[in-house]
Amino acid sequence: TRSTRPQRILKAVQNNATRGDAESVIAAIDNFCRKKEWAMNVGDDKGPILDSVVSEVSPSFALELGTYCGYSTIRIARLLPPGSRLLTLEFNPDYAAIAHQIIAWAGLQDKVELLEGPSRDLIPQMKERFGIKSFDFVFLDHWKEFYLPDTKLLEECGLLRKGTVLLADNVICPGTPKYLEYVRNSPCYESCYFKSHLEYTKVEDGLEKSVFLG
Ligand SMILES: Cc1ncnc2c1ncn2[C@@H]1O[C@H](/C=C/CNC(=O)c2cc(-c3ccc(F)cc3)cc(O)c2O)[C@@H](O)[C@H]1O
Ligand SMILES: [Mg+2]
Repeated sequence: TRSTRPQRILKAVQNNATRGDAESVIAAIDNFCRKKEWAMNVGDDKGPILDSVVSEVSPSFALELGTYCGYSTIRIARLLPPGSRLLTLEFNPDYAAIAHQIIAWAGLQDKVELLEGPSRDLIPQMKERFGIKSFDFVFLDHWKEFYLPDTKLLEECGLLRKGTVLLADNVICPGTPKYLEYVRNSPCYESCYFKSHLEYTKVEDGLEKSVFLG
């Protein structure tokens, strides 16, 4: 049977990237998605914005909602200081299986914990089961209608602290209007928009950075 797009992305990594070299894995995925087959990675236009926010926060505990093939997982993990942890949540087992292999190819498996399951089930387990006190950084890139409910869930579970940075992908395209309205109007957040482009296209998209004020 025909391969899946994530399987073709993994093959592009195995054929073009050097094991243990995260930069070469990022480049291999970007080249494949720009030249061969579009895929919903944060990409090489929004990616440097993600990098700059991660570097600025330098999180000890980071959370990613929506692993997909692990592209942004690698972008984040490669910048983390030693001893810090990135938890990434993915409910599609086929995507998770591919992401595990791509993260391992980049040599970043020791910094990343890929948790299989829906975010609404895993977020309430973070303190007890995963020993998380609070997150310093959260990257939202899963189904867009879950951005707002999962942000409220993180608040309710006491997983955000004064200064936690939320960074949301796709706030223009496909768009996350309910989430944007919330973080831009809530007195508990200080928000700003980083204008960019939808991955591998000229279409406008951007990232919204929101600091939790506690
Ligand atoms: C509650 C829950 N729990 C756990 N995992 C969850 C989860 N909800 C989803 N997931 C997982 O996360 C990824 C889903 C990502 C959704 N991303 C997008 O839909 C997306 C779409 C575009 C796009 C833009 C213009 C177009 F014309 C077409 C598509 C661009 C993007 O950057 C996107 O991120 C995927 O791996 C899914 O299994
Ligand atoms: Mg996205």
